[in-house]
Amino acid sequence: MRTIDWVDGAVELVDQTLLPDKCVMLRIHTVDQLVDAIRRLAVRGAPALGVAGALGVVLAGGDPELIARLRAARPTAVNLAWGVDQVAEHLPEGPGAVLAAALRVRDADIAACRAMGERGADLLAGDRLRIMTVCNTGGLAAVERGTALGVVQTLHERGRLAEVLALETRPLLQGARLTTWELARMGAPHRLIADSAGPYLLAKGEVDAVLVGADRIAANGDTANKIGSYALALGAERAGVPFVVVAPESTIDQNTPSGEHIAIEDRDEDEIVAFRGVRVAPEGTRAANPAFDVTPHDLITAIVTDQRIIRP
Ligand SMILES: CSC[C@H]1O[C@H](OP(=O)(O)O)[C@H](O)[C@@H]1O
Repeated sequence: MRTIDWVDGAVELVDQTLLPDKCVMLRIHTVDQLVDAIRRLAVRGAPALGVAGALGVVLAGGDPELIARLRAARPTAVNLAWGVDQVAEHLPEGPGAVLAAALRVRDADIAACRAMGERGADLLAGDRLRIMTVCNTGGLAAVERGTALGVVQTLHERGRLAEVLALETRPLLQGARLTTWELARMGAPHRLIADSAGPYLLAKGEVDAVLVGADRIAANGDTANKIGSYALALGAERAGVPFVVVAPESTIDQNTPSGEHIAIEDRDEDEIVAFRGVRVAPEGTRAANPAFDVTPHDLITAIVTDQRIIRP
């Protein structure tokens, strides 16, 4: 199953807000529909956003205002703007060249995720590995297989995976809803944990490596990723456990010198005080909802890309 693709003249994507209860494909015909899907995380995950940006330029038909709106749909993952730019530069060559460029971005993502899976599995030592993850970094965050969870899938395929400890990842529960769904489909052993249990289980020696994705990697290796990643990095360092970022080269942003320059998306307060319309806090409760945090490069053991291993 591909998370996002170009099918019969439209963008087709899995509506991830409905998982794990329903697997529904959306057919997207306009940039406004795609921007809405991006903003409500029907499509999400840095590599998937890169492909969405690329395919969105095909839908935009050269309209610069639509392209600008698409490029700015979510601020933190550099991949969205990167995907748009990769394709927009072909606009003067006509619609056929634009579509061909967008499909190249899609195909490159598929190849990159497979390469990261192999490189990441080769990097990790041990035959019965216990892996901790946050958010969702499987095929749902890309076109196929994904980044950090793509490494997990490769380890599982090689018979080297003992267990995945997946953080539920409040407030939108990408871990509870999406990562568990993907791990169950691949038959990988796993348990779901509360976000705040992550550092404790690291301290107890129950984890051999932490594998996370990335939304933007600054030039000095500081990495923005789902909120909660920084806490895991602190816990991993204290426990002497490798903290490994898995991301395609397109996530590295040489134009952003360091982590403090990365724009962190602040999402609606109502995502914190309720879930799917069920309130968990009293009426009128205010909330802070940063969707990402930044892990300083000195807490990162390695960055695995589709082309290399980087030691920040
Ligand atoms: C494979 S990187 C996916 C990356 O994107 C997620 O954020 P969101 O679900 O808000 O798009 C999270 O940061 C993951 O690490």
